Amino acid sequence: MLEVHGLEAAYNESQVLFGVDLTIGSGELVTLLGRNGMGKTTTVRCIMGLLKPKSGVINFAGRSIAGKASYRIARTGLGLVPEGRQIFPNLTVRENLIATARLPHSAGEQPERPWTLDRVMALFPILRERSAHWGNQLSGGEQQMLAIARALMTNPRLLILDEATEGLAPLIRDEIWSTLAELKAQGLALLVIDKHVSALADMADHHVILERGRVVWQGNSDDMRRNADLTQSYLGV
Ligand SMILES: Nc1ncnc2c1ncn2[C@@H]1O[C@H](COP(=O)(O)OP(=O)(O)OP(=O)(O)O)[C@@H](O)[C@H]1O
Repeated sequence: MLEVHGLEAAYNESQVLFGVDLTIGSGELVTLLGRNGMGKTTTVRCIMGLLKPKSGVINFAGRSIAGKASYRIARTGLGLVPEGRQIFPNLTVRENLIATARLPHSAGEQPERPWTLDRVMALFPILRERSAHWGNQLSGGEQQMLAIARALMTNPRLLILDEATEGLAPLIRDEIWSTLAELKAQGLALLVIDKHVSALADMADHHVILERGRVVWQGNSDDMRRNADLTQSYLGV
């Protein structure tokens, strides 16, 4: 579904990605791991068209999306829950959700059940309760749920979450994890960047570890659990 090969990227003269490879199959949950500043967000920005790659291949659903405008990439069925949530503070919950709503991509596979206001509110009942509240009146956890719900309203085929549980209390974090597991069970492909590796290990199909803009390890959860050194050296956990 998503194939990234030999991705290189730079901010002005400073190169930060040096040939990143990453593959996500249909309905898979893949994690992108690594300590701060290793290039995870930059990889996501290249995939989403927010930063033009220096070189490399990015194919989604069989088509090249490398260097395309972000709105066109979003239309192919890629949804992003960005770092820091970035919900609209001066819109209500309901308005935040409507602002990004988009019907499924006409040329692509049509999901059997598109995401609607009702369906995202059934997934996160708290958003129904808060639907008339302003974005900035929500707690951190509620804002995060809104950010996920808003991305779902674009009816993506692959959802990318960049640090979606950062700063959240453990109980809320668990709620987010079970929502992601439910989305995966419904067939959505997910690329998840997060520091809570052990929670992710239970549901991820594959992990990719970045170190200074290079993939230093890839494998499944069993391989990762067998390599305690790995998480120690590259993730510092
Ligand atoms: N806008 C920018 N301009 C210049 N350098 C940047 C910019 N954004 C990130 N960098 C640098 O690029 C490198 C990779 O950063 P990136 O944000 O991709 O890392 P990350 O793995 O997502 O870490 P974090 O968890 O801290 O976001 C870092 O050295 C960072 O300082």
